[in-house]
Amino acid sequence: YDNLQTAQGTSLYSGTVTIGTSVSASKYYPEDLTRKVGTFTYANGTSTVYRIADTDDVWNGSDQRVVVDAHFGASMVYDYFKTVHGRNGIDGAGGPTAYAAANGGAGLISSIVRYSTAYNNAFWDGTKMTYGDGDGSTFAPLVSLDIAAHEMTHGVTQYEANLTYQNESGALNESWSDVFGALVERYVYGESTDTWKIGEDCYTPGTSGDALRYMDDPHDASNGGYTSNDDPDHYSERYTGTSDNGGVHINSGIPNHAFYLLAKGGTHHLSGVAVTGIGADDAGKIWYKALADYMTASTNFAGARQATLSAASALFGGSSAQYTSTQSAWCAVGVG
Ligand SMILES: CCC(=O)Oc1c(C)cccc1C(=O)O
Ligand SMILES: [Ca+2]
Ligand SMILES: [Zn+2]
Repeated sequence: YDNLQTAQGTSLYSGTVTIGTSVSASKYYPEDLTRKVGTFTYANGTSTVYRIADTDDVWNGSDQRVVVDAHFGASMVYDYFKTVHGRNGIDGAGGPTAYAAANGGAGLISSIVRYSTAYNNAFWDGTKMTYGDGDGSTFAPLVSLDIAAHEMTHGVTQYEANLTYQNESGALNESWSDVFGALVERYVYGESTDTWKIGEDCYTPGTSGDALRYMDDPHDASNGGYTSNDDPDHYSERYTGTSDNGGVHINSGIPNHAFYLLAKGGTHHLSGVAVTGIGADDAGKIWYKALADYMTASTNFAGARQATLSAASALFGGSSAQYTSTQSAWCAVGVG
């Protein structure tokens, strides 16, 4: 989580807050009443959630860093969707905030850290983001910025297309979360090769340079290819089994790579189809509009192609470079 040092020691929120029925002495809480994001924690390994207070507003305790990271992540994700897409929060109306309100906090979009014990996972549970600390080998705490954005985008998807979390619609659900994970990281830190890696800041802390997934190279050929990280980047290679809800974290490589080619351009190593990049900003606009205006729960890969073409046409015109490159990006990965 050292990629979030900038948030360390800065005032996250200060002042006197009402806790439950009594007003507390002035303390500092990771609760941002402007963005309406707040961060809470489980007591180590228990199921008791509580608010985290600090007396001097310098959040540098070893058990405070995951709080800072999760809170910073949620704040940046809020800013990205508001500033870039004009979306207010996860549900579009500054929420959902019911969880915090029911747990003694003000109405806030909540992140919970320190879930379970050595938990190598992070998830959106329908009302809030939740992060494990990782086991220290496969994962460090899973509060890196692209993972926070991935999880919060599951929330955005739920309020928009609500893509069913299995088979092709589930792989689209996963892919849209990876795409906005990448775009939020790019928004905050600028574009780099890390933009297209997912989870690189917390995956295998003992190994540098690797990641959970790779949008630029789902096959992860960079380390000899066909490893445990080997995901397809062409429709002809799609997984058709039943594990992982029908391969939602596997087949996501196909639309992920389509987005990467649309943004950055390139020639697909298998189909040989060349794509002229349009830049990640326009590609992100097309992907957001497709999710919000054209995709539904049962949308499959062919439907996602059509949705992104409709979005590209509405945004840039049916004979625009953006539309043409959207066509070739899906053609490159064997869809449509
Ligand atoms: C990039 C974030 C991610 O994939 O989180 C998950 C992990 C680490 C395990 C299982 C599911 C997820 C998920 O959010 O899909
Ligand atoms: Ca990344
Ligand atoms: Zn996910």
